[in-house]
Amino acid sequence: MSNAAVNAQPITSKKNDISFPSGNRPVLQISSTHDDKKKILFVTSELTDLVKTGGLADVSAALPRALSPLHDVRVLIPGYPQVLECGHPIRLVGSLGAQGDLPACNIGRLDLPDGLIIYVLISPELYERDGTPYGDEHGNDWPDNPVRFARLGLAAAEIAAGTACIRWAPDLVHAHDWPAGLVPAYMRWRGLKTPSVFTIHNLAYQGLMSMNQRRRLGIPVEACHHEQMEFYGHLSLLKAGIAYADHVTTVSATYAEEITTPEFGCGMDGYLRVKAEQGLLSGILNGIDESWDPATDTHLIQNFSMHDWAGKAANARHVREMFGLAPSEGPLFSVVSRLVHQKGIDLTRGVAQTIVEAGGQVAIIGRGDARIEDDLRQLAARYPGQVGVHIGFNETDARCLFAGSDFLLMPSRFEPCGLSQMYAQRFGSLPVARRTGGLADSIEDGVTGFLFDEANVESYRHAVERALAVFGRPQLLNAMRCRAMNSGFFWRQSIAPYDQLYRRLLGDQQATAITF
Ligand SMILES: Nc1ncnc2c1ncn2[C@@H]1O[C@H](COP(=O)(O)OP(=O)(O)O[C@H]2O[C@H](CO)[C@@H](O)[C@H](O)[C@H]2O)[C@@H](O)[C@H]1O
Repeated sequence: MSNAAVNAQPITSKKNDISFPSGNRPVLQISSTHDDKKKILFVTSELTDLVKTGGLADVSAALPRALSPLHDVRVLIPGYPQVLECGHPIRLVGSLGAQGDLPACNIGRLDLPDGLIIYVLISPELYERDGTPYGDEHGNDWPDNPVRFARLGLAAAEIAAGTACIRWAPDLVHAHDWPAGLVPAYMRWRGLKTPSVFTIHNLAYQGLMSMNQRRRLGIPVEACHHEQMEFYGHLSLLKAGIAYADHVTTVSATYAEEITTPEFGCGMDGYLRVKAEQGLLSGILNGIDESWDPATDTHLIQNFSMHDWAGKAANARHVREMFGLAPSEGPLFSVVSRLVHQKGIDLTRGVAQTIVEAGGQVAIIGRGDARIEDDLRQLAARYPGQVGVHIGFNETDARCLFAGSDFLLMPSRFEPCGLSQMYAQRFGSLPVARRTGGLADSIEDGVTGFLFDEANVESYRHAVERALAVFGRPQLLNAMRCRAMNSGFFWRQSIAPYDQLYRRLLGDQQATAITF
């Protein structure tokens, strides 16, 4: 394996300008940083600052920052065009040789303005193409995803082993979701002692690939067993993460329990049950970052705070204009969502009539499955001026929707944590949501939102009717808004469990028992 040593040298972030200086010796500092900070490497396929398809990006961006007072957390991400062309300089700091079918690649370092350090895995042939991190603009997965994400996993293991010449090696590696599932696996197969944590953000995306990929990715034959990463005749990157990490977390306590049952376990419930019985699976609720403050958010048409309902109404007027809705004093419901089966958008179509007949309106923003997008366009056509749909996504419009709406509709069939309901509460929009996963853990029924039990229109409609009734009682509505805005699911409340987990895995005597 080539370990060409490099000296950190500024270069531009434009694709074709990346040069790779060589000829210097690597200087690896394995020792711990000052104080009691541990060096933690996050491995992820999305980061809100650079590239985002959903909630994973938000967590990947917010959690390292929230942990930064306690630990030196850095992030490894593939060098997609959105990363390379983000406008911040990237310095080449390391290189990795080819291994089997995994090509040689470089490692760049990108320092975000607030100091978050990102290592960028640079491989034009694997990552520099138009589309999402996972596929083309038509939603087709890239056929070489096994190689793309195996390369990411192996790169992380090489960084952990100190063989990537980047002058930094983590004490612990924290890998996120199936794209980083091979991180703990390669670490184990290489005999590394560095502990690893694997977080499941969504068990439904399992990173399945054919058994034929085994050799080219350097996967040992003994790993192709149902106690490791074999899953019904395939290899699963997600299962690899679960199998080989020293500890597995997911993003809420309720989802951690749910995934050990056949209803939510996506075929892995038995395997996860064993992990849970061994004390190797736990749930830590996500948080939101401090930028979610309606009093200061610059995306909003007008800032507001508790009791300043006129400020909130100004955002509602703006949303109505943006979505082509008729001026109205009635309740405004919003949907801010990836448009996939999980999110129960079909159920929302089923309650639209109830909302419109009660004088309510619905504004929907999101993108995803083409069929769901078409269904929503039809819904808007059926209720002109009452239902507005924007297929697409941008942060400003999403924040205005949270700020302008009275209620957020989130009838998810399952929801590992969910962030939209936390954002909505912070902006005084009461979630109407299914009692599942993180929704159950972050919404107090009748206090900060409305929960329903069954994933069907009838159960959902009943919750919508309760919301409509509260809208008719302004005092109660405003009291609920205040409670929701005060819920405060900030990351600072979630970092203690991560800190305890890291320290326990690192054998820190001071780590207290994990209490989540
Ligand atoms: N079409 C779109 N394109 C881009 N961004 C969009 C979008 N639609 C919504 N978003 C944004 O993505 C985030 C949505 O995050 P969620 O946690 O609600 O769901 P998601 O299913 O993506 O995340 C998964 O991972 C997170 C993080 O752990 C878990 O909370 C969640 O339950 C799990 O399903 C919000 O910031 C929202 O504004």
